Amino acid sequence: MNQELTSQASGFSVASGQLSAEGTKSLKEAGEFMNTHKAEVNQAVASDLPSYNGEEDSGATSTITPQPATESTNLRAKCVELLLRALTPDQEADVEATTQLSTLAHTIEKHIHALHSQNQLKYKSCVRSKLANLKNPKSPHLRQGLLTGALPPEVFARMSSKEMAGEELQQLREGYTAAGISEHQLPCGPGGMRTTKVRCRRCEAMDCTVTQVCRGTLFLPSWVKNSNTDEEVVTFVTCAGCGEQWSRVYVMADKSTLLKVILLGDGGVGKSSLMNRYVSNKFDTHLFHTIGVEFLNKELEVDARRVTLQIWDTAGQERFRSLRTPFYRGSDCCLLTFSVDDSQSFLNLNLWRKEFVYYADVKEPESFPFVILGNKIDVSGRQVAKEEAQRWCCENGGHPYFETSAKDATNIVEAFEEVARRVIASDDKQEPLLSTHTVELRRKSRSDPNCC
Ligand SMILES: Nc1nc2c(ncn2[C@@H]2O[C@H](COP(=O)(O)OP(=O)(O)OP(=O)(O)O)[C@@H](O)[C@H]2O)c(=O)[nH]1
Repeated sequence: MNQELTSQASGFSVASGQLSAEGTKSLKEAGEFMNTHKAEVNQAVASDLPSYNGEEDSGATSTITPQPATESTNLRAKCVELLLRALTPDQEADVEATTQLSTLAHTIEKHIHALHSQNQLKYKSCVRSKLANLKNPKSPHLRQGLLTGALPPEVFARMSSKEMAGEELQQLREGYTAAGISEHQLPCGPGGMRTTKVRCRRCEAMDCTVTQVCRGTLFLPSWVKNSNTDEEVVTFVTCAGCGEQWSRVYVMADKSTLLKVILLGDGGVGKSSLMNRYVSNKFDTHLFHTIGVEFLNKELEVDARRVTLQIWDTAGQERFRSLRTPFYRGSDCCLLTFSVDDSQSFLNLNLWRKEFVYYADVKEPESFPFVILGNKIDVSGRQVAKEEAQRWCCENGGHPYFETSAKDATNIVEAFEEVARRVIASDDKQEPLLSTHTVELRRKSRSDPNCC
């Protein structure tokens, strides 16, 4: 029934959601901020660096601009300095922190330089874009990611502006993209709409007529053979040049839903191992403690719904508390984890639950989907009985309980699929969107005796 589709490491969180009036306002504000800031950075770089002409690189050309060695060294030093300033918080940082930030700024610059060493305009443009995004109050995740290690400097150096945008801007962009697609696909007259946006699959001319019909309301052309009743809307295309005809099917509600799930529990109970086992089917006996947070994406199909689980693995050690808690917000499900051979990690479940509810700002904790995992059931010397854990789950909101082993892969898939089910059940995320999922229909041969 459940089929795993793909798994992939990914960038930062993109929650699903609808566009709002506030959202549109935010985009405007963000745009204004970026404009203001771009000018500021241009000014800073241009005034400090004589060799820098301040021109924006359009990316259309790739002019190689050889510079004298010292000039180039000065420019790079200046860029490191600007990056350091963008990374440094308002309050005074101690010496150790400043050294770390300085190393980080150097590393980022080194990666940017490696990418654009042959093109100074692109190099400057890339640094400018990084500075603007680091300083943008709507993208605090970049700085946090870099400081916690969740976002490696080399990845940051390669990120486009689109990828660097915060959750809110990404949502807006997705919304606009989706609206753009459906707008140009949907409207059409009875005789079909002439379009230059579709390329003929035979003669490759860009002059076709598009007609869209809903199954069941109109007769389908005789040359359409496929008659899958699940297909809600069919778009017929006829090439004005060669007469080739084909059709596309748009399936309703075929959008993969993004669900953010977060793994919490004491250090060493096996959170990272559970995530790695589920996403990559790997187990490592020598894992380092997590610092801050990390996440991986995994697509799966559960009860005929395609969902993407964005699994956030957090640092269980107390000293990393301030690094992990900012990432609790927006979680759709919380996996409270303990180790069955460590009774203290079980007793601490209450504290983890409280910490999550507080920092994630959960309004109704009673109905929030928690799933409890008792990990390391492969080890001998168990300290927490299964019944004891089940009792805790019953008394604390009737949460589902899974006994797992990341080492031998016991119950891992089952637990994460239950997570997806719980979230879907608790929050009906179904949106009847027109997706761009396309199915090719075959054309009947003219000699076919059944053809009308
Ligand atoms: N025997 C056994 N060992 C496990 C299992 N899961 C994890 N471990 C081991 O337990 C140790 C800690 O695992 P991690 O996955 O790093 O634990 P964590 O909860 O992510 O720890 P923090 O990052 O400090 O919060 C590692 O040595 C793992 O190999 C399991 O199911 N069985």
